[in-house]
Amino acid sequence: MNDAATLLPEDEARARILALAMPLSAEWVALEDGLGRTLAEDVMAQRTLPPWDNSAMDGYAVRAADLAGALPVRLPVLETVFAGGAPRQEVRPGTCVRIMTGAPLPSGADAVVMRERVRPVPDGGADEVDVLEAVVPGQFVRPRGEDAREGELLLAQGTPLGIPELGLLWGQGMLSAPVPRAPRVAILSTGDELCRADEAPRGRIVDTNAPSLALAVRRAGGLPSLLGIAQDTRDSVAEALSRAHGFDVVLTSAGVSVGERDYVKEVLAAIGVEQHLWRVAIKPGKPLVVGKRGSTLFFGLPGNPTSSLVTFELFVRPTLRKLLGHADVAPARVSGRLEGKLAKPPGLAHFVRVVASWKDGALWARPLSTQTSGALRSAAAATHLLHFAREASSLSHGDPVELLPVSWGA
Ligand SMILES: Nc1nc2c(c(=O)[nH]1)N[C@H]1C(S)=C(S)[C@@H](COP(=O)(O)OP(=O)(O)OC[C@H]3O[C@@H](n4cnc5c(N)ncnc54)[C@H](O)[C@@H]3O)O[C@H]1N2
Ligand code: MOO
Repeated sequence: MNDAATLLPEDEARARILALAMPLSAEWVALEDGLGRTLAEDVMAQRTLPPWDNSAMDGYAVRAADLAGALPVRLPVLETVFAGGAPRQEVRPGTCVRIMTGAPLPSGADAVVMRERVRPVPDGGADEVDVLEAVVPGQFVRPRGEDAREGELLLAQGTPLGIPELGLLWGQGMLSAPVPRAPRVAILSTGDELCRADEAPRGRIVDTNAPSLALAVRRAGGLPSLLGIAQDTRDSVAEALSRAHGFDVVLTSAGVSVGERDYVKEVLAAIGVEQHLWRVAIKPGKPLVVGKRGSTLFFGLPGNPTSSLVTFELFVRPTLRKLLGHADVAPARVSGRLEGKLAKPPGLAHFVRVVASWKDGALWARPLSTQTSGALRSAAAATHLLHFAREASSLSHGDPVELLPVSWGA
């Protein structure tokens, strides 16, 4: 590829695109809808949690110092405290309290002995136990304020809301949280050869990119809207894009290469979109074009179905995640080893569709037999994209490789 030297490297292209995107304005969402969002503001704790020191085990609340000498130590049991109950007695030296997991620790006690480390004293009538094991102060005690302290920072702005984070917010009695709103994403297909899946083809092929990209957008946390199919004329593409108002991101597919009816770049320029990049040193996905008008980002994705999915993974998904307030947005990469051999000319980084599975202590990546960009079959079944570096030309069996998990799978 003689023009390869002028193409942008993949990481530089992503850095350039991400520099154009800032987290969107905040909205409040119910916590049950907050999974995968990020906090738009710091959240301070209103409640201390747990509210009191409490037991981490079913057992006996003791004074650790009582067990420092010869074992076993016989202790009278003053009472039993259950989770949801309250201790009435203080654990004085030489006594203990039977306690259940989650019950408040009685005053005087500083540790808990598991009930398995205690032997009941037979008969005698009195409630007594022989403690078989010493404990250190604090053992099996869950300290007050371990999860949250009133008036202190609970979760910082930008924190991604996973299930435990949402649990911490619910624990405060919160029902909703401020998060950057979800990006609105318009999707336009271009091409005279395209029809909708519910139309008679009459010599055309079905537009699979638009519904596929809509699913990818939704999975990435965006709100997709389909703008339909534009014909391969300047007017048709311009008319369709004129309907793309009020969106944070506009995705088009096809018409970005050097074909005689590839009008997308030209129309984007004509409607005032400033072009920030065109063509990246990758395969699939080389003809990607990215621009911005006002606060709206435009991605002209290549038409080949797999190229549009790969460019979505490498560039669009990270952008949507940044708009959603995530800091860590670059595609994840894990280490693996190549099963088989690969060769290519230097110049473009190849993202090879592979099936990776764990074997003998490593993630082994087996390239799929079809690697064309025009066929969706080449993306089906792939678990990862293997990054075959730009300047490399061969990889041998067992070579260490960098693998990007794909987010398009089942
Ligand atoms: N002379 C050159 N030709 C091409 C180059 C090049 O550098 N020099 N690059 C090739 C690469 S790489 C790609 S990728 C394609 C991308 O071209 P476009 O983005 O302009 O896309 P089209 O040519 O219009 O379509 C490509 C292919 O994809 C099918 N397609 C398009 N839209 C859809 C859709 N919505 N759903 C399903 N399939 C779709 C279309 O029918 C074509 O088969 O250009 C190479 N050419
Ligand atoms: O780069 Mo194109 O996206 O190979 O098919």
